[in-house]
Amino acid sequence: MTGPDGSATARSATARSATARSGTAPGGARLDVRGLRKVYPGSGRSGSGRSGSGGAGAPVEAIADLTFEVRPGELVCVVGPSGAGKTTLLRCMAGLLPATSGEVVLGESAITGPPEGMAVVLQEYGRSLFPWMTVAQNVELPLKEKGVTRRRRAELVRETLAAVGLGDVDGAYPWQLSGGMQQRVAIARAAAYEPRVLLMDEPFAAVDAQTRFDLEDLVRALWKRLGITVVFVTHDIDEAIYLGERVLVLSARPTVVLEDVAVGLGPDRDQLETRGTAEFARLRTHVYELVQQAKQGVRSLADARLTHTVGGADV
Ligand SMILES: Nc1ncnc2c1ncn2[C@@H]1O[C@H](COP(=O)(O)OP(=O)(O)OP(=O)(O)O)[C@@H](O)[C@H]1O
Repeated sequence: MTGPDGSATARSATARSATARSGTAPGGARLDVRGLRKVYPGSGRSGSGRSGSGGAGAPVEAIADLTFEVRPGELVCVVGPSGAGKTTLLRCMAGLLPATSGEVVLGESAITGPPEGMAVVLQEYGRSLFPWMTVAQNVELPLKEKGVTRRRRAELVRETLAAVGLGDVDGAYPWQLSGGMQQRVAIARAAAYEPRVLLMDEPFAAVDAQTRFDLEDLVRALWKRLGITVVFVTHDIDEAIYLGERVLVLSARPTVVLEDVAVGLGPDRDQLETRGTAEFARLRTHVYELVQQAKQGVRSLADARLTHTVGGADV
């Protein structure tokens, strides 16, 4: 998440739980985005390099109208042009940013602040880990705030660090680790918390390509093992297709959903085999064309809501 309050608020999103569900598999929760609109009042960040941000002082309409659902236990990726409003959407879903209108509903409850049972992983791992705490202490911290017993905390820290391949560096400090390892710590911290929903905002943008592949496989493995709901924002079309069960393609700002693309690649994915299939190539071409259209200002013609599919050739 790119906002100035990203790391602190994200940690509080993982930490603000009054209910410990220690020892139970979390399972996923349903997320409903209903008629979401977000207008930033005031400064339009002129000179930020983002297209059409408006002049200083002008309101910025980031999200025009988004309606979609993420079913319990689904892994949905979100792509769109730079500045489309992807981070804004994720921040609204995380309860870190109030909507101008519309709502995001988690299970049965409208989100009005960082909700219980939600974890957020950001691009800037360097900012989201505490440098004066060891790897194990970083993973354990939200569990303490959640009220998990000491014994269960130790189990969760051990299990999740082993699951992300960091079982042998639990006593190291984040600054002693590579970028990819630090991002693994952030993922372990989110997984140890046993969230029902995991939101990820371009989490692998700052790591090298090989590490990125490993981390993608890690996310899919954790997602399968925990059965949680995952929403994953990325710039990378291939990554979105490789990871997702669905890919939501957003228009340019003010954003609407151009298309909700089903990914029929099956549950078991392999970096070489899956990316080499004809279906992967077809999806890549389709999503690429949609993003190109989005950059050119193409939007849904009638009702831009997710339930209405707008194919490239029809626009
Ligand atoms: N706090 C803010 N105040 C005013 N405008 C903002 C603010 N945050 C974002 N914006 C604007 O809202 C629009 C959407 O920004 P957002 O960061 O959500 O897009 P994004 O799709 O995540 O971009 P990127 O892919 O480049 O990270 C942009 O025009 C941006 O300049």
